Order: sequence, then C-alpha cells, then structure tokens
Amino acid sequence: MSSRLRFVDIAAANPNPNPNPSGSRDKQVIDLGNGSEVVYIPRFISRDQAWEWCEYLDKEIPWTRPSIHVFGRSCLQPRETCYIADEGLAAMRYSGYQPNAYSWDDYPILKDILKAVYKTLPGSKFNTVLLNRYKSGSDYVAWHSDEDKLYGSTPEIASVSFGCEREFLLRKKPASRGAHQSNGKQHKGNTEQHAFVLKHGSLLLMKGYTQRDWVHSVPKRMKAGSVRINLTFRCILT
Ligand SMILES: O=C(O)CCC(=O)C(=O)O
Ligand SMILES: [Fe+2]
Repeated sequence: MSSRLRFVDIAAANPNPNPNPSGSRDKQVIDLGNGSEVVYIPRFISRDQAWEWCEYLDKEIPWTRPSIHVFGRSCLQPRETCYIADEGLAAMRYSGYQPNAYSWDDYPILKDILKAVYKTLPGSKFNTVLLNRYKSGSDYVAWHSDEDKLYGSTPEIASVSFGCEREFLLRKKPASRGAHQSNGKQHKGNTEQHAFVLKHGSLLLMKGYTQRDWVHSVPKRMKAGSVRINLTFRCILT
C-alpha cells in the first residue's frame, strides 16, 4: 500500500481554480497585543513538495511515543515524537521527558525544510526541530506554552505542518493572581482565543511574547481520519 493512502489530500479533491497570483501566499499577520504576534502562511510550500516531504518524514523518522509526566502522573504522550538538534546545545526537556537528540545529518530533508523556512523568514535562526506525528484524530497536544529559559524571553518558533488539516488554538493566559477589575471582581470568561486550521504545507510563526502570554493546543478531532506531521523549529540560546 502506498503511504499516500494514509493521507487525505483535500486540496487535490477540491483544486483551487484561482491560485493566488500575488505571490504573497496569503500571509496573515495577527497582532495579539502587548508584543505578541503570529504570522500564518497557508501555502508556504507547494502541495507536491509538501507531499514528498510528508511521506519521507512519515516513513523515515524514528517516531517514538514516550512516557511523560503530567500532573504527577505518568502517561503515554498522545502523539509520536522525534527531536533533532545541533551538537553541543543544552538538553531540551518537557513533561519530565528528555528526548534523545538526533543529528541533522541523519535526516538531510530537514535541512531542506529549514532552508525553505530561512528563505521565507530571512534573518531568523533555528538550531533544533521537534517533530510531532498525530496518527489520527485522537492524538493531540494539550494546552501549553513553549516558555523555557533555553529559548530566551521572546523566542521565534516556526511551525510547519503536513498532511491532515487540524485546528491549532491560541488562548491568552489568565491574568496573574490578584489582577482584579476595577469593580473588585476577578475577570472570568471571555478569554481571548484564536483558531487556525493548519493546512498541508503551511507555516505558522509565533514570536515576541507569545510563549509568555499565550498557550496553544491541537485538540482531539475524532473526525480527522489521517496522519498529520508537525515540525517546530526553535533556537536554543548558546
Ligand atoms: O502540532 C502543532 O501544531 C503544535 C506542536 C506544539 O505545540 C509543540 O510541539 O510544542
Ligand atoms: Fe508548542
């Protein structure tokens, strides 16, 4: 069975008769306020190139589903993972799990994807990539932020998505304890939230104070029938 059969090519089923002629690839810049910003480029990579990379990553990456610790309990991570990093960087750790770092030379296609990111985001610098594979709609990533001293106070995180379209949610962190409205009541509800459907071959950049002030998630979507692969390029400060 060709691995393509495990992916669903929505765009091929519904070809766009008017491809964007401006070359902007429909870039959207979302100012989240207070120095946080998200940039979304739905058609960052051409569809065919994205399928080629997607199928390679699906087949060749040594995906693992590690045990992590959440709220004092051990559980299987609800998605598969792999981690690539430059040599000599500080170790990355999340939810009690420290992934083994593979070398970029092991998976040269990742260098090609990084080159495409650099072309679109001149001046950016990334030295690690965390890969996630969502095998079906029951795989997910819970609300979190990638706030870590390793990345500094205003990290840029470039997220490239392949395969099944899934929703990516961003929600403002609650104001710090003791932050009261002028009427003396704690602010509840109406939390600011943004939703993106991350397309096959898309790029989403989180920058500024987005990790400090916002959390993000990819919720379960039982109707999502096929594999999604996501790469988050990050820079560990040296
Ligand atoms: O899969 C995604 O779009 C996001 C992954 C993510 O947030 C992470 O790996 O920290
Ligand atoms: Fe994240």
